[in-house]
Amino acid sequence: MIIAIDGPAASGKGTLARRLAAHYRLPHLDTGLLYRAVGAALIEAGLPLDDSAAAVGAAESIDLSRLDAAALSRHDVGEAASRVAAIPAVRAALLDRQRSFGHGGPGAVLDGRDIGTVVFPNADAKLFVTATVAERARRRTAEMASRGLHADYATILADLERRDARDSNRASAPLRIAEDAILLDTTNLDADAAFLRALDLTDAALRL
Ligand SMILES: Nc1ncnc2c1ncn2[C@@H]1O[C@H](COP(=O)(O)OP(=O)(O)O)[C@@H](O)[C@H]1O
Ligand SMILES: Nc1ccn([C@@H]2O[C@H](COP(=O)(O)OP(=O)(O)O)[C@@H](O)[C@H]2O)c(=O)n1
Repeated sequence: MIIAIDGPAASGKGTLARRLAAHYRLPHLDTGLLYRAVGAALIEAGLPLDDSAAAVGAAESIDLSRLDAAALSRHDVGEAASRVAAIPAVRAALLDRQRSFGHGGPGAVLDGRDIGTVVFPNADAKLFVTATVAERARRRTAEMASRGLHADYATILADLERRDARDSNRASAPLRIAEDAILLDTTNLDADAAFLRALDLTDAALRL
């Protein structure tokens, strides 16, 4: 059983994917971490983010079991991830890894930008999670502040808008809603209400 959760930055897709995975007792993969790991590797090596050969090398050497979500959550790493994610060869290098994760065992919940459109076009349930960019920027600002990180709302809003535009306009696997995905706008839903709504929608899609 594959559940695909896509959506723009800071829409709450990771939070929902984690909770749905716990509910259905499935493993969860935050595919954004793969692109973040590639971006972080290039930053660490002091390489330009358009160095395709280095980015593909970093993608091929990712160890899924050793992804450090906390370290990769840095704001500049999100920006770097979006840059390397526009390189088709990087996406190709990560595709099989994501598919293997989903195909092993009982299935999986995966969240990202192209899970329902490219990685698992035949997923059993597909959600596309959104919220207004103002609300998403509010959430990301609060998240960073709660971790004691510097967080300026206006900067984060501008960064999210730029990243969404890049992710939506790239040629390779752009961010878009799959034809058969269910849209879930969480602007006016708190995390618990969003989860209950998502559960109803996925139960219905899975005919549970
Ligand atoms: N429905 C919601 N209402 C308010 N805050 C939320 C909601 N869903 C998630 N959050 C919070 O917003 C931030 C971004 O959520 P996250 O799941 O990391 O988004 P994404 O995976 O889409 O980037 C986190 O701090 C999370 O706790
Ligand atoms: N399936 C995916 C997941 C992420 N990404 C890229 O990776 C970046 C970081 O993704 P993320 O999900 O960690 O970002 P947030 O929504 O958590 O801010 C995105 O801006 C995309 O450019 C992608 O292209 N395809």
